Amino acid sequence: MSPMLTLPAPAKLNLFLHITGRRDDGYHTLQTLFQFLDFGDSLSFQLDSGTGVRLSPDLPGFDPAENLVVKAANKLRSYIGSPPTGVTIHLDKRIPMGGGLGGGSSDAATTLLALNRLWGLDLHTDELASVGLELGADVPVFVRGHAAWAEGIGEQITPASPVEDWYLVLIPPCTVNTAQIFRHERLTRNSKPIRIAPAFDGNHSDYRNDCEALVCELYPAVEQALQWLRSECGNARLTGTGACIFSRFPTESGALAVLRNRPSGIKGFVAKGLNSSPLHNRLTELL
Ligand SMILES: C[C@](O)(CO)[C@H](O)COP(=O)(O)OP(=O)(O)OC[C@H]1O[C@@H](n2ccc(N)nc2=O)[C@H](O)[C@@H]1O
Ligand SMILES: Nc1ncnc2c1ncn2[C@@H]1O[C@H](COP(=O)(O)OP(=O)(O)OP(=O)(O)O)[C@@H](O)[C@H]1O
Repeated sequence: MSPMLTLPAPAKLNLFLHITGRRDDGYHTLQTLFQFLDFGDSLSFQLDSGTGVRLSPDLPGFDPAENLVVKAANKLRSYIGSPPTGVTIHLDKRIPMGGGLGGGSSDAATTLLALNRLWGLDLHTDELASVGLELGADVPVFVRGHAAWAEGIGEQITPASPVEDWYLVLIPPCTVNTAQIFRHERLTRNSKPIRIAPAFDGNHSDYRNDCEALVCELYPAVEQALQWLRSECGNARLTGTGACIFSRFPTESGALAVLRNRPSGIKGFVAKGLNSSPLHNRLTELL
C-alpha cells in the first residue's frame, strides 16, 4: 500500500463582488477579492494498483460522478493521457454546499495539486490552473494559493494582501443555485470597473456584492440573517452568490461573542482570513 496523503481544501470569501458585464457566451465579467479561511474540507489520497478514481463517502443525494473531486481527477487523467495508477480518495466535507464558500472548487484544486504530486507529473501551476478553469471559474485561485483580485470571469488573478481579520460566517438554512442567480433578469450587471489597488481590502461601503439584493429577494432566510448581523455589528455581506454571509472582526473573541448570540436555526462558525492557502503551506512542509 502506498502512503496516504492528507491535505486541506480551504473555504474562501468574496470580500466584495462587482458584476461589470455579461459575455456573449452567458458568463459574467466580474471584479472580486478572494481571501481564504482557516476552515475547510480535508481530503486523503492513496494510490492503488487499479486504474480508476474511487471517492468515499457518498455525499447524500448527490451523484458521485458529478463530484468535482472525481471530475478533477478524471480531467487530469485525460490531460496527461495515461494515468500512472488508480487512486482512492476520502473527502471529509465540512464546507456547506451551495454556500458561496467555494467548497467544490477548493476540493477540485486540492485534488489537482495532490495528484500532480503523487503521480510525479511536475505540471506547472499555470497548466493546473487552466485545467482547473474547465471545472469552474473559482478553481484557479485555489490552485494558485494566494489571496487575489480576480477579473475577467474570475480567471485573471492578481495576488493581493487584504488584512487577515477574523470572520463570523453565518449559514442561512437554504442553498443558492449559482447558475440561477447569474441567469436572472433582475441581476444588476453594470457596475463600473474599478482600478486594482494593492492595499485595498474591500472593507468600505462603496464596495458590495452585486448578487446580494437579488439573493435576498429570492431567499428570505438570507435577508433575515443579513438584517440580524447588520443590527449586531454594522458590517455584513454575502459571499459569492450566497447563501452564506459574513462579518469581519479584529479579534476572534469579538466574532465568537456575536456567533453565540445568533438566532436559533442559523448555523455558523468563526475563522481567520488567510492570504496564503493552508493547502500550499502543507505541500511546502511535505517537500
Ligand atoms: C460567483 C463566484 O462564486 C465568485 O467567486 C464564482 O464566479 C462562481 O464560480 P463557480 O461556482 O466555480 O461557478 P461555475 O461552476 O464556473 O459556474 C456556475 C454558473 O454560474 C454562471 N457564471 C459563473 C461565473 C461567472 N463569472 N459568470 C457566470 O455567469 C454560469 O451560468 C455558470 O454556469
Ligand atoms: N466536492 C464538492 N463539494 C461541494 N460541491 C460540489 C462538490 N462537487 C460538486 N459540487 C457541486 O458544485 C456546486 C458548487 O459548489 P461550490 O461549493 O464550489 O460552490 P458554492 O459553495 O455555491 O460557491 P460559489 O457561490 O462561490 O460558487 C455545488 O452546489 C454542488 O452542486
